Amino acid sequence: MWQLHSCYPFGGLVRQPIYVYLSKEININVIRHDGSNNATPNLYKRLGAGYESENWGLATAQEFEPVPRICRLILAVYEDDVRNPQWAPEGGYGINPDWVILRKDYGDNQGRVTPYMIYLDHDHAEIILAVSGLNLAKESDYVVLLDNKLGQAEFHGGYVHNGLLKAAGWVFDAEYEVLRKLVAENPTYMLIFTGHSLGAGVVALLTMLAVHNRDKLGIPRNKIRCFAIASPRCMSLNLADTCTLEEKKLRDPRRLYAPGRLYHIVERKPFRLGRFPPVVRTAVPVDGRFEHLVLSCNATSDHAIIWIERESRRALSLMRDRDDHMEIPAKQRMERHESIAREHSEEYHAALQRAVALDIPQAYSPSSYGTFHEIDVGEDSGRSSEGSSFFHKKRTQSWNEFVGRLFDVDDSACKDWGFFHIINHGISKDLCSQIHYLSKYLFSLPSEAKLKLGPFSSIKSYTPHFIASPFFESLRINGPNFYVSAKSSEEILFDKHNSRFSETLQEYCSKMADLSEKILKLVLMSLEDGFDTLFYDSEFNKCHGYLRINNYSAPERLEEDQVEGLGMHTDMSCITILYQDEIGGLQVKSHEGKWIDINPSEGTLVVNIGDMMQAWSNDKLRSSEHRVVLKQPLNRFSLAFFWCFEDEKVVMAPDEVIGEGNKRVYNPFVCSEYLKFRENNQRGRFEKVGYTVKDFAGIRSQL
Ligand SMILES: O=C(O)CCC(=O)C(=O)O
Ligand SMILES: [Fe+2]
Repeated sequence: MWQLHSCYPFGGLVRQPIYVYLSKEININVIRHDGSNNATPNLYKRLGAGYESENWGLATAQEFEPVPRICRLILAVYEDDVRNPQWAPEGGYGINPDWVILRKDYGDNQGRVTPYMIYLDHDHAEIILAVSGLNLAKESDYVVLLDNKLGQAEFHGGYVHNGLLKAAGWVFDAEYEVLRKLVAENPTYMLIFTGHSLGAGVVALLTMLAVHNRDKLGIPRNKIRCFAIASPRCMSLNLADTCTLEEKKLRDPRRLYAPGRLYHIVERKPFRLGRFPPVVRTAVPVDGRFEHLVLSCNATSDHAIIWIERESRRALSLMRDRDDHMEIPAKQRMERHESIAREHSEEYHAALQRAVALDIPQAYSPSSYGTFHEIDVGEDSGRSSEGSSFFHKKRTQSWNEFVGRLFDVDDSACKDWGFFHIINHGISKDLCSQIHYLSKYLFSLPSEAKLKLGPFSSIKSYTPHFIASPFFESLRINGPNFYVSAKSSEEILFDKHNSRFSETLQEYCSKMADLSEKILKLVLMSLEDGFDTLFYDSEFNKCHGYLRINNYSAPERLEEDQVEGLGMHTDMSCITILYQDEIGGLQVKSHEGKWIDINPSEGTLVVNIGDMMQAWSNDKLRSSEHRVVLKQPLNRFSLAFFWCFEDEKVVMAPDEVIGEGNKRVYNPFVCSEYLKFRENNQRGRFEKVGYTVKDFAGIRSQL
């Protein structure tokens, strides 16, 4: 029932090891590694993560940069007066006392939660709420930590630690108004929740509360982040998405885990005396959901924040040295980042496979969050400025800066053509090839099998030949839970359970969803600086995606020199992201009515503007007519990911978008009404042209 832990004191104020009893469900994650500490071996085994990080990828300096400074901020919470510090680590806290907004101690918090501080970091454009760790001398802290039974507290479809949730709720209620004011005054700043030990558990749940109550804070989801340093297990797997899996217990959905991407600070050389240079290993969560939200930093030989601060600082400086050495040849640097991205993706895949293999209940919740390796690849690609006039002037905020580096887009592409290419998008060739391979098998099944998903079935995910064209068939995977959608088709199609299909599609679609959000913001920026911040959250935050896997069978005879594989149409989406294989055949119609080839190019995705953006932008963006022609007797394959408004969305161009002196050219309309209009018109069905958004809601066409 109880487990003896060896822990260093919390907050780093007492330097001798002491022992503390913790319940099984709320283990503080003290994950030892490399044999550098010989205490409590059973604990590590039981946690199932003791030696796991050996195979994890190396963290990059860029992603790990905030950890040491954030640790210092947590340490500062222990100071009664930061102007006269008593416990400052080497080099000080690195904070400006004038930027401390408030500090609440045990008295202020009535023992409901450990002391915390709100700090406005103008240097890093961050609003930070930092919660200190468990104080061994405070009974009230134990009350918080021990207040949990298996399955006691449910939260948004999962389970969380009851005492920590209550503590998080207390902080949220006490501070959301302060935070909202800070957010309103500093709209470009990130909102960061951080804490150590018990405080890490509190902030992990506080982050979830903040995300679910964004309206109270007035902040978009992607501006909220959490660093949970040495977090206790505080949420069930479907919420936590940890890779530290306790395999035997995975089947119990009530069991709690430490959330998010994990960083282990590892001392490299085992069984030696003295300290060795630390390295940081990292692992992505199973689902990727919390990757932008919760980081979990597990120190390996010691739980104390003072140790984590020091070792993370040392590790960061080593990483930077390593990067500097590698900086000279840009190619090598890129390769290194690519290999890190690959390692991360392999490890992500392995974690996903493990979760699926073990059939974890609810392990496949929708994922619209991104992954770090995509950021890594993009950020260091060096493609940011040259040749892209679009982004030169627009890098005002750090987020914009990051997305700006991801893509090579020209705004005239959106406005004049409605089509553009993106590179550097983080979708690996390997992932597309896997889907291609699995799809080949799927489409090679006999028609009777595929028609079990056809227009007359209950699921209706398969469009057979002769509906859009004699050569075209497709399978649709719906969001937001792509895994479930793919699985329901897969279960009908394949006799044997084949989770690889759904897994791979889930991975692709969640990456696509993430990419769509980023691209949409870029498209808004292309309309005008600041439109992304002004409109994304209010207008586009309920967008959802679906994937269509398109298979074009090879025409047997090419009577003319080409046949139409998919007729001329516009997409009904806001934007579409298209992967096409090497066969070619996609064409877009120019203003002059000429068909222009959009040739495939390896590593490139095609993005096109859909009808909804054309209407929403009052024709500033163009939803171009396009089609697919088959010029060779070869099979063709493509993946079209459509990012769409929610059905009930009223599509109406904002006045700022229309611009002074310009006329509104569309009547406001409800999204689902337009979809119905297209569905119900024979010529508009399956996205054939004829009845477009102009015919439906265009003001001029009604005159
Ligand atoms: O297959 C292609 O390249 C294009 C497909 C497309 O336009 C669509 O699915 O809407
Ligand atoms: Fe299309």
